[in-house]
Amino acid sequence: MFLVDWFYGILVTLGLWQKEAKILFLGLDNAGKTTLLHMLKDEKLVQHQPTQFPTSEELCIGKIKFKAFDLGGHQIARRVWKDYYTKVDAVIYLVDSYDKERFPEAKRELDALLSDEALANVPFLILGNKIDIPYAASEDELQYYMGLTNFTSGKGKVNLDDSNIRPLEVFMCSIVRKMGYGEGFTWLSQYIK
Ligand SMILES: Nc1nc2c(ncn2[C@@H]2O[C@H](COP(=O)(O)OP(=O)(O)OP(=O)(O)O)[C@@H](O)[C@H]2O)c(=O)[nH]1
Ligand SMILES: [Mg+2]
Repeated sequence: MFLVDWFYGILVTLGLWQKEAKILFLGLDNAGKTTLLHMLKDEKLVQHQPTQFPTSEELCIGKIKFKAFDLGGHQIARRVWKDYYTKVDAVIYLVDSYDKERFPEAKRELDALLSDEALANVPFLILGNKIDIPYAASEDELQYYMGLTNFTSGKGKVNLDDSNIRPLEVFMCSIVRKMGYGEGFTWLSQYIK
């Protein structure tokens, strides 16, 4: 089964097919944003050059727009996506779970996003990518280093009426092995109204 079919399937099942939604892919450079976008697009795994300029890429499935921006030192990109995300429905934040040296940087960027008023209450799916690499961080470790240990909202279905809670969860994945992010998307899709 193709991921794209599977992904369409999720969207249809959840009644999201005709919904207009903007989903942002954010994360430091090298986290895997471009790889994931292309995987969703045509289930192709290709080796990507680091994304240069422009610092954003877009993919549309149905009426849902996926847009990726690179964080981490890219001041221009930051300005661009700040303009863009005035009406964002969800954020997918990718972290390279093998690159532990950059966890503090990844945390700083994530904290900035989480405390940004423009993104208040926007659901966050945090993907700990590259778990196929030996010694990549575990989910517990990633949650700890990202400062999320007591801030995740739960992987089960949460009552959407309880609007004081920002949906936020961590899912570990390997994009190259096509593992883990499906569960993440399924979790996230319940929060896209
Ligand atoms: N081992 C492993 N490598 C991965 C995985 N996902 C992506 N990569 C590799 O990580 C590198 C960076 O991936 P990109 O998709 O280019 O990352 P990006 O977030 O778009 O990075 P920039 O465009 O530089 O901001 C590439 O060499 C990918 O092949 C994964 O699940 N496992
Ligand atoms: Mg890229």
